[in-house]
Amino acid sequence: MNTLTVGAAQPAALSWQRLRPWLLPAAVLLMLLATPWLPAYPLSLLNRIGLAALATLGLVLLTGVAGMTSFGQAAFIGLGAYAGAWLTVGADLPAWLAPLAGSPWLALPAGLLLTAGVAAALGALTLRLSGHYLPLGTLCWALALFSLFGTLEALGAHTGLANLPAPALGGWALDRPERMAWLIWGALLAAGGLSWQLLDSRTGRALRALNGGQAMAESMGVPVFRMKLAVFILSALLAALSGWLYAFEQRFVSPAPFSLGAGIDLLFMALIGGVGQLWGALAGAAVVTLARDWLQDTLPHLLGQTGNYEAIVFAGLVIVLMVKAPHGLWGWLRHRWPLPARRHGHLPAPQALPARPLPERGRRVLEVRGLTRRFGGLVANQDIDLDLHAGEILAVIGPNGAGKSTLFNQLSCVDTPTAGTVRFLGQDVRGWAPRRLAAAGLSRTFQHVKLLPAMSALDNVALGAHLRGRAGLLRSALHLERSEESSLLAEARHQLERVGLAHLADQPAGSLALGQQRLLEIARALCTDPAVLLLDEPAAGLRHQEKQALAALLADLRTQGMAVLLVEHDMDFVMGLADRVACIVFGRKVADGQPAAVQADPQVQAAYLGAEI
Ligand SMILES: Nc1ncnc2c1ncn2[C@@H]1O[C@H](COP(=O)(O)OP(=O)(O)OP(=O)(O)O)[C@@H](O)[C@H]1O
Repeated sequence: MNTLTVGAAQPAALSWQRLRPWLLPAAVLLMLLATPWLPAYPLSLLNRIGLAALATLGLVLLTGVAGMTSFGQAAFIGLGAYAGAWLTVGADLPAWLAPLAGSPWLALPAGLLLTAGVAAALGALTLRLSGHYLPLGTLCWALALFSLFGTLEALGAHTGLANLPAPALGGWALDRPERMAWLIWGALLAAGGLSWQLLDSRTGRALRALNGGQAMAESMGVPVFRMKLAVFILSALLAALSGWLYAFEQRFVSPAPFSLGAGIDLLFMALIGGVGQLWGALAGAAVVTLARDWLQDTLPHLLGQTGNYEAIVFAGLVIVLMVKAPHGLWGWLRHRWPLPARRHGHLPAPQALPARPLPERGRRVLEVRGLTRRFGGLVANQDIDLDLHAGEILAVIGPNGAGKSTLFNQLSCVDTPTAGTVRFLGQDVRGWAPRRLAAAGLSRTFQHVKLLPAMSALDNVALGAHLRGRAGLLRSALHLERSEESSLLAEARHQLERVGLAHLADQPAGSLALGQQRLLEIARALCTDPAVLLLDEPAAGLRHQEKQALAALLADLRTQGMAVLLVEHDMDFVMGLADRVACIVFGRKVADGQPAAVQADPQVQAAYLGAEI
């Protein structure tokens, strides 16, 4: 089949790229083959690490990738463990659950379903919280679930549930730790592999975008709340799977391992491993489990007395690590020994994405009437009228604090006007979500660049094509959307070429100069296939040649019939490019017309007092 390698690489790098995904499975396989010869204690440590890594993987997706801190991961482990145990050995199962009784395997999907339901309910309640309130919210329900485990008589209250049967695979009873190790580490590898594939997809980019600010994600078409809920449920499911495995490895459950303290431990594991990295889940789980164990053994000998000294030393180590390696161990290792950038590998040949027909030249695409925005007593925009037509470049100028960004936010539905109307292609957009506007054909950039610094330039731009793809979470995780992905990435590469950054496609966006980052945002906005482009200070930070190239690009877009509205302070850039200029002073529009006429306007001159325009 005709294939495309996105991010074409040197042959040597390519072979490393191909080899890389198989390194961990190969190491795990070797380790599992050695388990029959491992003594009981190291074996139990191995299983504990695998179980913790599985739950931490969920936390890495939730906290590191999507930017939501949760203290409740251990409670979800408990939910999976108790659901499995109760359905298998619970005394008073209701009649409708009786068909599931006694089978660990039937208890697994039932437990996952229950966890998904509970996570959906808790997520719907807590995920609308922002800032510190979200972690505090997770703390509340973590405590509530923990209390529930220790209170319900049906769950054995503080004594727990014992005598769980060993699950069997065919005739092979998983009744020994070395056999459970296959199940635990197999589940971890499968979950890690699927998560890896998920992040390398349209849905993965959208998940990462949650960490880049709600306004940016929504403006690129990402349904923020739905994505937050999806990753929250996914994270809870990984914890519940870990809980089910734990219950049937121990053949016993009691509340203690699912306490708030255990939830904090899991957060430490994610932080120590490297919260933004999938590998960090395993690194963190291994380091924390082994370090705690070693300290517990060693400190009493060193100090000559028993006590919880390991908790004190451990806390100190965590603090030192956070100061010295804020990106965790995995981040630290990658900094010391950088690996080639992760690429998308082989993809089918791309199909061109369908393009939106642009409105006929001269048609009014934006109609603003009486737009007013008050912040308490401050009037940031007052009674502004403005029109923008297809095939036109309109520049909005004005001194600092004049109200340009406020206007911009009203036009892109990031903010709602106090009074007045904004019509886009004839439709009143009041109350629209930014992503609805993006789907209708209006895209924007931001005054303060909003990129995902650790993600490659290509992936940042491809985020703009989110609404042009359809693959959901499951298809993305299974990589059943490769031809769509190939088309999205080809479109992103085309837009990168358009803004002159194709050679930086594989570089992390954060490593680019500010001017290049602005161009990257323009490429991302173009990837949405807009009819109207709103650019907030696009020339700021650009060098002379870059400005010239940007002006040529915008002129080209105008020729194609796109409408461009830009807010800009660089008057040479504006006067040489715009068809029309509107000037805002103290929230009011004081001039609107041909650049030369606006430049000569006495009110405009007065507003810029002394400044040459
Ligand atoms: N969310 C807000 N709450 C309160 N006041 C705000 C808010 N956003 C903007 N303002 C105020 O509204 C006024 C206009 O701000 P705005 O950022 O729109 O100006 P601007 O023309 O874009 O300025 P600059 O060129 O410096 O970016 C300022 O006085 C600002 O302090």
